[in-house]
Amino acid sequence: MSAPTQPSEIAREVLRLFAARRISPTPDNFRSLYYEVAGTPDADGPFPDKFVRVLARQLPRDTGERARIARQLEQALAENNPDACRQALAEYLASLRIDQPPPWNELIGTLLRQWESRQVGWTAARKRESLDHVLGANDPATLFMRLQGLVRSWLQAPADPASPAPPASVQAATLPAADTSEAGNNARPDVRVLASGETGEFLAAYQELLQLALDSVVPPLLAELPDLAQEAGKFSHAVKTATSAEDLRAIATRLRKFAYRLEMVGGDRAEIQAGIINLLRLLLENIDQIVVDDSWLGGQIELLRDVLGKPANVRLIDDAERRLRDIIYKQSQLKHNHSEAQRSLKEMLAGFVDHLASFAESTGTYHDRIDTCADRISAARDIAEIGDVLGEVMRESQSMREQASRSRDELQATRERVREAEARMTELQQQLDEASRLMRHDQLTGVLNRRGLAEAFEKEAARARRHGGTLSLALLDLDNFKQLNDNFGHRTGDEALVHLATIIRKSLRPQDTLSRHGGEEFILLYPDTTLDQAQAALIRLQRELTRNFFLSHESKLLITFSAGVTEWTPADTMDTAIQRADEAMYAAKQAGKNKVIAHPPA
Ligand SMILES: Nc1nc2c(ncn2[C@@H]2O[C@H](COP(=O)(O)OP(=O)(O)OP(=O)(O)O)[C@@H](O)[C@H]2O)c(=O)[nH]1
Repeated sequence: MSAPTQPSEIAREVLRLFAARRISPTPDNFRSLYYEVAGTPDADGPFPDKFVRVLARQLPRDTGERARIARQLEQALAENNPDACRQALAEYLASLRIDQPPPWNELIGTLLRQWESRQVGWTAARKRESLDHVLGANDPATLFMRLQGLVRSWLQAPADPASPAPPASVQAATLPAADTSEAGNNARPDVRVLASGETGEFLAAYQELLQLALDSVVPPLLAELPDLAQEAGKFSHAVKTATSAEDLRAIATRLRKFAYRLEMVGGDRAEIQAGIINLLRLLLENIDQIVVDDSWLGGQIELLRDVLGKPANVRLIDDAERRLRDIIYKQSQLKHNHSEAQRSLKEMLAGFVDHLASFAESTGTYHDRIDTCADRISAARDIAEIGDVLGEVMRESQSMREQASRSRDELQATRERVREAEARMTELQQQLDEASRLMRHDQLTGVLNRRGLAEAFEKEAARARRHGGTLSLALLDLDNFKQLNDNFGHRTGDEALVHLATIIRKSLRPQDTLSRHGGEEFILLYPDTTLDQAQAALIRLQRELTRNFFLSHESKLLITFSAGVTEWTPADTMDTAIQRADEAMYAAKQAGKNKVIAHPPA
């Protein structure tokens, strides 16, 4: 008989062998029999979890990113999830990748060529001076970056027509000594232009350009440095009032020094920024110890660590700020709620205990007195004596009754206070719910909520408007989510939403934004992305989701989504763009689900 090839046939044969060989039906035995019957080698073998466990303990956690992945690995091991273990190990390996060294040979080649060429505005002395300054960088990465910037500015400067570059050997010999002096340094380009017959026109254009840079380009960069901004203003004024090339040359000398100061300030700022990010990281490393036990807060902190682990850019800083604000807000609300609840409980308990004590004391005294009376009655010799004792019993009972009724009133008042405390607690809970609503992040998935999306959209639309860039918006809706909820329960439905959000987040670029629009709908913003590119990104996302099954109670569930995508135009509000994406998403559902449909703006 030929070996079975269909999985169902193989499985049937495996079951038969279990019985025939009396082998215990463990997953490992099933696996090895399966490959034996199929006649193919077991490529993976059983998952070496013991080995991975030892490895996980020894993995260096020298960066926030690696510490995070090592935690993920431990979690996957604890959940006995080989797929997640493999993924965490792959991520860890990726984090060890050593960046390629920058292409120094190319850069030095271009630098030499450009050094020998002549560009308008770049005398040899000026080039040397700039190079000296750049060589002051104190680490190779900065040196590479600055050198690249310098060579780029030479490349971008127009070639000097009046002075074709001589061969290198000649040029080295003919570099005029005067060039190294300040006067020679500045004189060359202007003198040539003055002699060219187009002096007036060139000077006017040069002046205009310089002024434009000083009035429009420099001030926004110096918003926090009013002294330097003021100096730029003075330069602009000097350029405006300059009447000759001589005037401009004098300004150029001062302007060069000013440019160096700007460069130094830029370097300082970069250092300050790196310092602040390090401080934030340190804060986050320790914040776990002080926050109350709240899984949402834990998730937010984890995400924030993630954000700070990536190279800083303005969008990531925005995101970090939003998350930190939410953490602080919720933490303060929870703390307030806690201490209020504690105070009310303490008061109630103290009152109750006092009350019980005094009640017990008074009933104890009453019983003692009644006992004494009983003794006196049994010892009484005549009716008159009994009458006295009975009178005392009546008085004691009357006083006990009064005390009991007082106690009842006090108990009622205590109950009233408990009721008020309860109402206050409910009110606090509502305030906390309101606080959650006011936050920018969805409590279940940790991605932005509608409020967060509205803020992000405003910023992205403003950026696109400013730079004339593109911005695409997509609306995603999980397919057959009701069925998933009905078959596996609401909690599994929630876990599917978290899974989807996690996969999407992993596949996004740092500048993209993900938000939960409600229920099983998500909205994505793709800055600097055309409609076609966004559609392609969504299709890649669909594939990613097919590769990463959603695991629920040991079973792998395939979840899919339908999406509509559109491109924002300056005439759009967030709602009009969402409406277009929604229409396209609806069309995707109609077309059979698990599809992405684009809806270009009219
Ligand atoms: N578990 C869970 N379910 C939710 C949540 N929000 C909405 N739902 C459920 O999502 C389901 C959405 O159902 P439908 O709108 O009929 O959509 P669907 O079943 O995905 O069908 P199609 O969109 O046509 O593919 C409803 O059963 C809601 O109760 C949530 O936060 N968690």
